[in-house]
Amino acid sequence: MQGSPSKKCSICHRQMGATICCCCRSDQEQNEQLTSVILSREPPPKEQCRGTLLVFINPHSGRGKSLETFAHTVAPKLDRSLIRYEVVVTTGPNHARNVLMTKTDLGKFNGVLILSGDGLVFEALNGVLCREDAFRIFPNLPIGIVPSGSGNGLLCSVLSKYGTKMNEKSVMDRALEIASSPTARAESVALYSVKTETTTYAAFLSIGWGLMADIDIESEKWRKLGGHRFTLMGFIRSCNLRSYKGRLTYRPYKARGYNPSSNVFSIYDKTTQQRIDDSTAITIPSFADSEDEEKYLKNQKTTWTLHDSEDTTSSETEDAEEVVIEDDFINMYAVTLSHIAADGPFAPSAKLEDNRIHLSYILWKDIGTRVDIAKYLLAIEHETHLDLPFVKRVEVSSMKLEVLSDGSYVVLDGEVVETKSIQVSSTRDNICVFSSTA
Ligand SMILES: Nc1ncnc2c1ncn2[C@@H]1O[C@H](COP(=O)(O)OP(=O)(O)OP(=O)(O)O)[C@@H](O)[C@H]1O
Repeated sequence: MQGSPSKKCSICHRQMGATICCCCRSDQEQNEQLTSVILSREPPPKEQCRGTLLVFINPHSGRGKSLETFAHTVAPKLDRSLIRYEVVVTTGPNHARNVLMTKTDLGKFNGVLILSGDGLVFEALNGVLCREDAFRIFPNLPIGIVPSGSGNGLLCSVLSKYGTKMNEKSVMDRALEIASSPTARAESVALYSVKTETTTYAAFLSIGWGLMADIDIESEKWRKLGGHRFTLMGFIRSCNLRSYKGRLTYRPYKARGYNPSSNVFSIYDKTTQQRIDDSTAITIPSFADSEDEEKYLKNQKTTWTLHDSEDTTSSETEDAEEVVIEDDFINMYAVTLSHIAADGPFAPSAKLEDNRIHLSYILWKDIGTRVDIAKYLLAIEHETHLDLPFVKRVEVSSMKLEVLSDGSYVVLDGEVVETKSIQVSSTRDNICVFSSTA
C-alpha cells in the first residue's frame, strides 16, 4: 500500500516526510524538539552511575548549535560513561545565575558543565558568588566547558597547557572528550575580585577598554561568524581609530611569598559536598558545643583573600608603589589567562593558577599612524603584539580604571559592565575547571 504522496520542500527541494522539512523548521521549533529529546533520555541506573553533572545549555550562544551538540554528542557519551546529568536550558540572561544562586543541592553534583561561551561561565560564577557558601563552592565544584559560544578564552587557556592545537576543531574535540570522560580531572584557575561603582564581581579572564573592547562588543551582531567576527570588526575599527580619556592606576605584582599550586583532582572520585567536607575536616578545630561549631563553619571563608591584604604574609618588606597614568588611551587590555580566543596566546606567560594580572595598554601619543594599530591587531595572531614598541605591559596585583570620557565599553570577561570606574584585585582564591583526563 502506498502512503500519502510525499511533497518537496520549496526551500531545499528535498523530499519531505509526514512532518515539515528540517530546513523549514523555525529555530524555536527545532530547539523545542531537541530539548524534548534531551529531557526524555533515560539516565543510567543510579546504582551504576559514576557521578552527576549539572548542565547549562544556552541555545543561542555562538552559532546556535549547543542543543544539537548536547543531544547528539555529549548526552550519548555521558550515558555510555555512566554519568547522570540534570539539564537547564537557559531561557535568557541571568537564568543560570539565578539557578546557581538558589540551588540547595549543589553539593550532590560532581561538576557543572556549560555549553556556551565565557559569558555564561562568568554569569554562573557570579551566581555562586551571591551564596553564603561561595568560597567553599568555588574550589570544589569543577566547571566543564563545551565551547558553543564565540569566545572561549578559559577553555583555550586550559587546553593549551596540555598541548591541544588552537583551532576550532581540535578545541571542540578535546573539550568533548574531557566533558564526557569518567576519568576527567579538574585543576585550579585563579579568581579575581572586581569592584565597580555598584557591584562586586568574580572574574577569571580579562578586563578590556578602548579598541579591543569595542571590537568585542560591536562585533557581537556577527556572532554566527565565530572568531572571524573579531577580524572583520578589527579592520573597521582600525580605519576609524579613536582615543579614550582615562586614569589607570596599578600596583606592580610582588609574589609576597605566594606560590600557588594546580591542585589537580579526579572529578568523579567525590561529590562537591564530599570535597568541601574533606577540606573543612582538615582545618576544623574540635568544639564541645555544636552551636559553636555551626557558627565557626558559617564564618569560615566567607569572603575574598586578597593578594595584597595585610593578612597575607609577605616575605617582601615593601609593597610596590602605585603607578598612575592619566592620558588618552587607544587600548587597555588586562588578562589573567594566556588565551582570550582559539588563536595564539595573548599573554604567553600567564599560568592558570597564578594570580598575576597581565596588563597592557597603548597610549595615543605613542603611536605613529593608524597602520601601527592594524599591525598590532594582526600581531596578536602571531603572538608578537607585546613586542611592539608602543605597547606598554606590566604584571600587576591590582588595577583601577577610571573612564573620563563618554561612549566606550568596559568589558569584563567578555561582558559589558555599566560603570565608569572598575577596580580589579588579585586574590588567593580559585575556581576549578575540567582540564584533562587520567
Ligand atoms: N536563551 C538565551 N537567550 C539569550 N541570551 C542568553 C540565553 N541564555 C543565556 N544567555 C546570555 O547570553 C550570554 C552568553 O554569552 P556567551 O559568551 O556564553 O555566549 P556567546 O555566544 O559567545 O556570546 P557573546 O558573543 O555575547 O559572548 C550570557 O550573558 C547569558 O546570560
